Order: sequence, then structure tokens, then C-alpha cells
Amino acid sequence: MSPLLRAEGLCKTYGGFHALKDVSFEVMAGETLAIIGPNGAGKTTLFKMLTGEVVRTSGQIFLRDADITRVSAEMRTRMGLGRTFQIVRVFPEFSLMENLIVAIEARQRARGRRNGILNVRPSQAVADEAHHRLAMMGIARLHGTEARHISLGDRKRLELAMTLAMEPSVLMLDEPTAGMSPSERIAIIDLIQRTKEEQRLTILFTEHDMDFVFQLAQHLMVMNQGERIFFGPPEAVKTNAVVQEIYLGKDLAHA
Ligand SMILES: Nc1ncnc2c1ncn2[C@@H]1O[C@H](COP(=O)(O)OP(=O)(O)OP(=O)(O)O)[C@@H](O)[C@H]1O
Repeated sequence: MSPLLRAEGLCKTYGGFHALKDVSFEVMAGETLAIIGPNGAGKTTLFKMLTGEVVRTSGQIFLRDADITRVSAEMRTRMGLGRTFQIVRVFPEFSLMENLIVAIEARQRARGRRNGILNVRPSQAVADEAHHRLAMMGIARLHGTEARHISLGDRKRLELAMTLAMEPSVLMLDEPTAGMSPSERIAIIDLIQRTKEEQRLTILFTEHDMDFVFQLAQHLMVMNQGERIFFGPPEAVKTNAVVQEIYLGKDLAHA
């Protein structure tokens, strides 16, 4: 079986500075890969290169077997790289239900089943799906509330619901728990874990919260100074000498 997502020799230079040095990896369908590393390691650069927001200096990216290296960010989303904050943005003045309808109709447009920007009267099927997706994220009670009035935790749930409505083949999450309170963090981690199991998602994420990383990821890629220094299962990273040194002997489970 060929990998769902594959990167080969990705490099990024800013002037003479090497932000990413010859990074390769692959993710098989149904796997979850976490990209971790200290500040400035190149995680965000790599992540944005995969989504198409950062142009690579050299290297190639494949989705299934298609070379998407020169494909635009928008087209990558349409091809199945689902990322919060991309095509699907939360509209603060729209209700949660309306936001979900926008996302579902965006998916239908991407698949050529709908024209126009926003349907004034969505079909019953779209409305039902929107309600179901809000319920799955535990925010159905807020369906009529404008998005600008909800908490950060509920906004993350809404973003996740909208991204999942695009039915991505790879769900891309960039620090999904950033800025959250400890209780919101536990709730969103639990939600992502459950959704992953129920929908057998393929997930690629960056995250500083190591509890979350060890709970969710089957594979870890550790980066340091633009280089991939480890790729393997979470159990192996805890005893890897190079990784331990970078984290200055911290207990990785609580880094
Ligand atoms: N647009 C840019 N111009 C110049 N240098 C950049 C640019 N973007 C990133 N860098 C540099 O590239 C390196 C990697 O940055 P990146 O944001 O990818 O790291 P990171 O691992 O995501 O860090 P953090 O965990 O702090 O978000 C850093 O040294 C950063 O200063």
C-alpha cells in the first residue's frame, strides 16, 4: 500500500538561513503523526509547506501518488488536505448552524454539486447534516448563537466540525490546544481522540502538549534546527538519546 501523504527532501531557506533541511516522511491512511520539537525547530514551516502556505525551496510532496508540490493551498484543500483556518473560516456574525452550512456547501461546490456562494435556503439534508455535525462536537445547543459570542473552546469545536464537514483525507491540526484552559484542553483532546477512532481519520498535527501527543500519535517526528532527528513510535522517542539531549533531560511526557 502506498502512503497517503509523502514528503521528500523538503528544504526551506530564508536568505541564507536554513529553516528546513532535507525533511522526508510518510503517513499511511488511518495513521496519526505528530510533529514535535523545540521552538524554532521548523514545525510550522513544514506544516505550512504541506498545506501550501509556504513555498518550498526544494523537495516534493505527494498526496496519494499525485505530486502536489506546485498545487495551490486552496486546491490542496479540495484534494483532501483539511486544515482548520483555511478555506473554511468561522464567520463571527453567522450562527453556528449557518457556519456549518457554509462548510457543507463548500464541500459540495468543491465536488461540483453546487454553484454560488451561500444558499439562502439550504436543503433539509444539508440542515440535518449541519445539526448532526454540531451534535457530534457537543455544541448543538448553541446552533442559533452567533459564533462571535462563544468561548474559545467552543470555537475550536466549531472549527473542527467545519473542517470535518469538508471530509478531508488528511486532517491537519496546527497546535489544536493552543491558548486553551486546562479543562477546555482535556475536552478537546478527548473529542479529537473519539472522532479519530469513530471516523478512522488520518491526522497530522503539531503540538506542544506532550500528554496530547502521547495520547493521540502512533508516530512521532521530532525536529530540531530544521532537521528531522527522529521518526518512530512514541515509546521509542522516550529513550532516544539525541531527543533527550535536545529536551535537556526533561521528562518528555511533561516537556
Ligand atoms: N518568514 C520567515 N522569514 C525568516 N525566517 C523565518 C520565517 N519563518 C520562520 N522563520 C525561521 O525559521 C525557523 C523555524 O521557524 P518555525 O516557525 O517553523 O519553527 P517552529 O518549530 O514552528 O517554532 P514554534 O514552536 O516556536 O512555533 C525559526 O528560526 C524562524 O525564526
